[in-house]
Amino acid sequence: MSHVYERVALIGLGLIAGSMGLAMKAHGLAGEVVGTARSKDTRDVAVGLGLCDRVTETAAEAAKDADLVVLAVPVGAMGAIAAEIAPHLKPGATVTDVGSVKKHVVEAVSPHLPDTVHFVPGHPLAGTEHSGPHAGFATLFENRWCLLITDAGCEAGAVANLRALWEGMGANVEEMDADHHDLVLAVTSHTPHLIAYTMVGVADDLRRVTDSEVIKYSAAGFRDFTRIAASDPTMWRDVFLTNKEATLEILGRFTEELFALQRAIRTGDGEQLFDYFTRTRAIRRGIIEAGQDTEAPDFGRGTSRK
Ligand SMILES: NC(=O)C1=CN([C@@H]2O[C@H](COP(=O)(O)OP(=O)(O)OC[C@H]3O[C@@H](n4cnc5c(N)ncnc54)[C@H](O)[C@@H]3O)[C@@H](O)[C@H]2O)C=CC1
Ligand SMILES: O=C(O)C(=O)Cc1ccc(O)cc1
Repeated sequence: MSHVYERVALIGLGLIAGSMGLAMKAHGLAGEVVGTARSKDTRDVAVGLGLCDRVTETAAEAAKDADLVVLAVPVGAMGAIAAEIAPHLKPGATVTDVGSVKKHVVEAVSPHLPDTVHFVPGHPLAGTEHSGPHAGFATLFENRWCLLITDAGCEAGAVANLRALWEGMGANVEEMDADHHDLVLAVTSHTPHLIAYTMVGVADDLRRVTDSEVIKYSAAGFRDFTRIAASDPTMWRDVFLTNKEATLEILGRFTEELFALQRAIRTGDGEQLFDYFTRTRAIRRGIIEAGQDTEAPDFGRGTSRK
């Protein structure tokens, strides 16, 4: 495939940027991939693993002359990076990000960017509980969704190129607005992560009582929770701080349902429990029939619905 961009700058060299670098190289999507990270260790590892062709010490240097700049840092750090690179961006360049929350990123990044560049926020619904440059792999985005945040003001050519890049890395692309994105992700990703963090925390408290039996005899359900709850603390702290409204809305509904089930257990209402579990089983079957499930409980397998 011919290059979609001559020069791509990856700001932050962790799981997502690393996977993008490897995927762009594997599919010949970029002429040159320049990377940057705060620590020299990360930069050295990134070059050693071939995540990018070369690294720079600062984000400003990496962004200079880039046709596409990808912000791949925790959501809470996006605004500061945008402010740092803004004066160095090439006119006509596209800036995108991969953050898990979109409204906050739009609000934090847009005010810093000059009118001469295009900002098209993005979010690949693909990841793992691992982080850092060693975690990246070239096939991460294959058959996964990537959501682009577009509105009437977006330049069609800039959106088309970014779409081509994600499709070239194997993703299925859809466009939506930031508010809708944040609500959907609060249901499908953010609240489930919080529930997993809570369940593992509860089990850890119990472990002190039962002297390690929780870990020793942990069944598959709990193990799945521990995988999710091993996700990066900085990244997830930022997700909850910045997608506050939607997460609190979904958590409110969740606790109402939980109380209803708690009452059914206390009152011995087997019919209510049975009906509830029958309904949720049908949802799971629907996901599998739509081809959107893998053995691992990760979200966002992007099989085309067409
Ligand atoms: N991990 C996942 O499964 C997914 C993550 N995302 C989003 O992608 C973005 C990057 O996540 P990962 O690649 O998983 O993270 P990571 O932890 O693997 O890499 C993050 C990179 O950002 C750098 N960084 C951290 N704080 C910084 C700061 N204050 N200033 C400058 N650089 C900083 C780190 O040194 C590292 O190079 C996040 O916004 C996250 O919400 C999106 C989809 C999936
Ligand atoms: O590892 C998992 O199960 C995930 O849910 C990965 C993930 C984490 C954060 C995102 O914004 C998108 C995907």
